[in-house]
Amino acid sequence: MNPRIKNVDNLSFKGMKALIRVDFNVPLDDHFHVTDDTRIEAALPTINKILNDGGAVILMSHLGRPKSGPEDKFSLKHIVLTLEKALGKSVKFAPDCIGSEAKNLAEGLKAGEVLLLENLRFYKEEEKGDADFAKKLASLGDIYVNDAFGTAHRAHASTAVIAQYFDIKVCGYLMLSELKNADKVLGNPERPYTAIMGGAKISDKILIIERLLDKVDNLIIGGGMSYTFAKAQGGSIGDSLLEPDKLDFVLQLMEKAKTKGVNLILPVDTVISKAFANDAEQGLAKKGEIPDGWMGLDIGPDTRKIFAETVLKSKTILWNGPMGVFEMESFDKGTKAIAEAVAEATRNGAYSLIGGGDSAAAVNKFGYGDQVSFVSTGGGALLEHMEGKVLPGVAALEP
Ligand SMILES: Nc1ncnc2c1ncn2[C@@H]1O[C@H](COP(=O)(O)OP(=O)(O)O)[C@@H](O)[C@H]1O
Ligand SMILES: O=C(OP(=O)(O)O)[C@H](O)COP(=O)(O)O
Repeated sequence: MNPRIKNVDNLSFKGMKALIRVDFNVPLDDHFHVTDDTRIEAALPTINKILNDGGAVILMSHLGRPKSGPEDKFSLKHIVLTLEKALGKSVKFAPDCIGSEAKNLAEGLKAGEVLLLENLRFYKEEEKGDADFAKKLASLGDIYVNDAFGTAHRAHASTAVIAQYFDIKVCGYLMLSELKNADKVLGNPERPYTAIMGGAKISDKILIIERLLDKVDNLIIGGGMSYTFAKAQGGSIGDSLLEPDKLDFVLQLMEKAKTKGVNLILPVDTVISKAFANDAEQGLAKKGEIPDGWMGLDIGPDTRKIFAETVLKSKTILWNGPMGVFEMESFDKGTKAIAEAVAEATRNGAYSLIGGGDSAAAVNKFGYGDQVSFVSTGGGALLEHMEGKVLPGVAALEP
């Protein structure tokens, strides 16, 4: 990170109102209860530092992807209770992120108090990076803090454009810690360095996979994306996930891995199912031998062993994307086995970084969250940072 960028630790917030961009884009259930509060907990160090300094805090975030204006299911009012519990104090809520009510609430805010603004994306100006909208938001606080690592890859009004309206703009503890941990893998990682890629879509992760070939010793591919590899090699994959327009790409990738001396490790067997359901008829198939009418929903037992052996020999591990449909018990064994292996490798001295909403949820679900080196709150943001792209949310903090 640019050493000229300041962080919250460099300042005293006494008597100041800090406007903090956080990423409270958290999952909610059908009753609008927060089902994973990781991103809220992760923002606490910055909020508490400012409150303890004698400052006041105004929090702004997006939630989901509302299409046209306010929608109750995307209201940040649903997270107030979780935030209050996490902070151990009451939180004021502004039902509109700009306008007279937000302005009055912000002006009346006393030292030690917290105000949460309604979803920024209820205004299309947020994603458009509209300067007037950013200016209105900026008028609410004295100092701008960006702690929204998960949204740092977006050049939106509240993440990037807004910074120009502040003399003092700093990054928060979460942002700082995310960037530091990512740099351990980006810089000069201890070898062997193994990347584990999984999840549903190759297209989302093409750039990072290509880039990783310049960096890693081992590249493990599991999850839904592995079936496109099996198909490209001439196998039968039944109704498994397939990205037909990526068949050429994966063949090129396999060639490239060979040229660069990267050990590309693909599944040798797969758990198959008649339907995308926990209780559907199930079986096992060898790689590329999935019968018609069946789909691959997890890596098989031989693959679990092969993948785990490589992980256990690694000194640096980057993991993004589950090995199967871990949300269903019948197809969670692959992801669980990898989580276990990553935790064991970490105990043996390896550095392990887990990124991606679903990967983080999986690691936490299986109880390994505190047994790996770092679980990132970013998905796309972490991958873009790893690809070497400049994150607009970070660049905007440069003096
Ligand atoms: N074989 C598979 N078939 C269908 N979906 C899969 C398969 N393996 C993994 N998935 C799904 O991929 C999703 C996660 O993918 P992704 O969003 O890329 O991960 P992350 O959020 O960690 O980056 C999970 O919901 C999981 O159920
Ligand atoms: O959850 C997020 O990203 P992620 O799904 O890549 O982890 C961030 O809050 C960014 O949300 P967005 O992808 O709607 O801009």
